[in-house]
Amino acid sequence: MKIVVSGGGTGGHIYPALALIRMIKEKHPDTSFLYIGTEKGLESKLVVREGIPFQSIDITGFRRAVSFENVKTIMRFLKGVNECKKMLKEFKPDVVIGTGGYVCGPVVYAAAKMGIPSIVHEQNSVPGLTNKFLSKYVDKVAVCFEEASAYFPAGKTVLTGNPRASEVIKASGAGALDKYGFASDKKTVLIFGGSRGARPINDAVSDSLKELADRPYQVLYVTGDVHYEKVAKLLQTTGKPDNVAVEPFIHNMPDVLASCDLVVARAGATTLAELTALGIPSILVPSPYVTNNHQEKNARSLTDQDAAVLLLEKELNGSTLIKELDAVLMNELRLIKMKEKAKSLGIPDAADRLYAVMRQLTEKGGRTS
Ligand SMILES: CC(=O)N[C@H]1[C@@H](OP(=O)(O)OP(=O)(O)OC[C@H]2O[C@@H](n3ccc(=O)[nH]c3=O)[C@H](O)[C@@H]2O)O[C@H](CO)[C@@H](O)[C@@H]1O
Repeated sequence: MKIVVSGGGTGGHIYPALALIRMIKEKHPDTSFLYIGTEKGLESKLVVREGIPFQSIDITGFRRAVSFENVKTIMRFLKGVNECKKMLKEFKPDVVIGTGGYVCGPVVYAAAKMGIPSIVHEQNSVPGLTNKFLSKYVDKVAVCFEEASAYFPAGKTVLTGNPRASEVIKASGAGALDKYGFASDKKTVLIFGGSRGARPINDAVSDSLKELADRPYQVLYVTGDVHYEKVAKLLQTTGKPDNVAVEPFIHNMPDVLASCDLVVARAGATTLAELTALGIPSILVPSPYVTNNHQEKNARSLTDQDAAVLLLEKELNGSTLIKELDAVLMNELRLIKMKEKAKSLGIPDAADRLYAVMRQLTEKGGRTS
């Protein structure tokens, strides 16, 4: 099978695409791929590093407010569609999939217009602008939360989950925390703020350091690359408790997650797919700065089921953080129940499910609607 993949902007759109490609390469080695992204986006680095053939188009996103920039965006979109049609004619894919971000717009639209089977993958419980637009033209919309189906044409959606879930469940976690000098008989909480870190979470952790020092649990605290220096400086003056380890970024996240008892994080969709696949209890602090407040809605699909605790950013500070950490980590029964609930919401075979949708479309010889 020949597959065109497109997705860009933040890690949250790219990591699921990469996880899907890795799984297909492993299980169906005769598949060939072309990834279409933008040169400026993170995807140009990540995709090329994986040795996946990559081509780029020049495109920008729409602004929600009326603006002259939007006229330029439409011009770029139309130019992008033409460029994509040429790329698709040359590569001749059996199926095209977009995993979100505005770069998918021209790629998936061009495919649909050429009659090539096409899919969009929506990670969040509330879809972004591009996927909503594309859903009118594609054959299938793969979703990760049942709630997202309501925003798309009836009959097109299929619940597949996020392919990152299939990747993290392979992690054993063995030895992942060794370098932090943690005690093996104590619970460990991992605190991080999405792929880039989050200042409000960092501020709350800084506020709680003194109290954390007395706790019967230990903390792996990830600041985010851009915030690390500031936090490190602060720790030089305040001192760092022995039961707290600080990192700018975690590169082996699946193994680290698999070794932790609790996670405090933003409610990005890919993070949630990882937590539920592994069955990890969490305290979620949704970012209020995202489109349609989608992170809070993502979070609620876990917190409504008692798989996680919701801590709104406006209520987050050093003492509320400590209070919630104590309430979960010092209550073994609650921890076990949250673990079971989280696991029951996970879709560990997401990559297989998504591949099955692709196969179905290609076997039918193309369009289903
Ligand atoms: C601010 C913003 O717009 N965020 C969006 C973005 O989130 P963002 O890009 O932060 O993506 P997610 O939270 O979905 O995923 C973060 C990914 O980074 C990994 N990670 C994180 C920290 C670290 O040190 N190491 C590491 O590997 C996590 O394990 C996870 O795989 O895309 C998501 C998916 O569309 C959306 O739900 C989020 O709302």
